[in-house]
Amino acid sequence: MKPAIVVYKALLPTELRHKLDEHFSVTAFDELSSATYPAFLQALQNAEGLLGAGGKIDADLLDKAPCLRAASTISVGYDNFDVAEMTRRGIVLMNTPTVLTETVADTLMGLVLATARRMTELDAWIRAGGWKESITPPYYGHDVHHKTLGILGMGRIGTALAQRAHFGFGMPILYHSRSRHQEAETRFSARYCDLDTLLGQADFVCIILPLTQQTHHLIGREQLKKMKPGAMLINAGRGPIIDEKALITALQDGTLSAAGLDVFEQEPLPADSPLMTLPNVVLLPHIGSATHETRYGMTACAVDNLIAALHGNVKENCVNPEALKK
Ligand SMILES: NC(=O)C1=CN([C@@H]2O[C@H](COP(=O)(O)OP(=O)(O)OC[C@H]3O[C@@H](n4cnc5c(N)ncnc54)[C@H](O)[C@@H]3O)[C@@H](O)[C@H]2O)C=CC1
Ligand SMILES: O=C(O)C(=O)CO
Repeated sequence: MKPAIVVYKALLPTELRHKLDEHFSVTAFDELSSATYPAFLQALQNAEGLLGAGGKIDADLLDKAPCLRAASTISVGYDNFDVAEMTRRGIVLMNTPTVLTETVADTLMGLVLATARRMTELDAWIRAGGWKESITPPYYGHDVHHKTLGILGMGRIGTALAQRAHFGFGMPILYHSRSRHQEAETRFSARYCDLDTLLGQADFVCIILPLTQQTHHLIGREQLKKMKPGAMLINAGRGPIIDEKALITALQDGTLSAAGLDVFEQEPLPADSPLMTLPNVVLLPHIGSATHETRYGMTACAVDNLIAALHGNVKENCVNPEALKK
C-alpha cells in the first residue's frame, strides 16, 4: 500500500501531482479555511508525509498527525515549524534552498531601487494626473550606484545580492553574519563588521536573515537610531526581525528616511497598518520568490524532497538530519 500524504496550499502543476500520485496516496487541500480545516485534520490522522507552504506546524498539530515521518516545506525558511519537537519525534523536515536564491536576490535589488528612486510613489503620482514638471527636488530620489550596501545575513541569498550590487552597481559592501564569508570577501570585496558599524555606515541596510530567537526584533528603536542619516532599510528576511512599531515611528518622525518591505510581523499586512499610508515605504506582499520559474522549481524540489524522505533516501535539503537517526 502507498503511504498516505497530505498536501496543503501547494498549487501543484499536473505533472508534479502525477509524480506524487505514483508514490503516495494523496489528499490535497488547495486552501486551508474554516470549511476545509476539519477534513485536513482528519486526513492528518493517517498521514506519513506532509507537503505545503506556511502554517504553524507545532506540537499541537503534530499530535494530530501520529503517523507523520516527514514534512516538506515549499520554502527555504522554516521558522513556522517546531524543529526541536519534530526531531524529538523523529520527523524529518525538508526545505527548498538554492532554487530560489537568484530570484530573491533580484527582489532585494528591486526593492533597493524602488525605494531609493521612489518608484511606487511616482507610479501613483502619474496615475493621479501628475507629470515630471510638477516634481520638485523634495520629490527626487537618491542614487543607488556606488552607495554603501549593508547586508545582514551573508548566506546564499545575501551572497547573490552582493554579486549584483558589486558588479552591477559598483557598491561597496559591508556585511554582518554569524560567520565570515570568504567567497563574498574575495569575489565581491565585501567587508565583515559588527552590527553597529554596519548600521552607522550603510546607505542601504538589507535584511536577509532567517527568523530565530536570536534574530527576533534584532532591529528595534535603538538600532534604527544608529542608522546613518538618510539611510534606507530593506527587509525580505522575515517580518519579526524588525520591531514593526519602532519602524513605523522611525519612518514617521524622520529617523529613517525610507523602507522597502516584502515581509511583515503580521501577514497578510492588516489593512489598518500605518505602513499602508506612509509614502516613504514600498510594500510587497511576501513575493520574494514568486516567479513562475522559481515557484515551479521550489514545488518540484519539495516533491522530490518528500519522495526521498519517505523512501529513506535523503541526500540533501534536510533541516534536521538528527531525526534520520531515530
Ligand atoms: N521574502 C521571501 O520571499 C523570502 C525570504 N527568505 C528568507 O531569507 C532567509 C535566508 O535565506 P538563505 O540565504 O537561503 O539562508 P542561508 O542559511 O543561506 O543564510 C542565512 C544567513 O544568515 C546568517 N545568520 C543566521 N542567524 C544569524 C544571526 N543571529 N546573526 C547574524 N547572522 C545570522 C547565517 O550565518 C547565514 O549566513 C530565509 O531563512 C527566509 O527567512 C528566503 C526566501 C524567500
Ligand atoms: O522560501 C521562503 O522562505 C519564503 O519566504 C518564500 O519563498
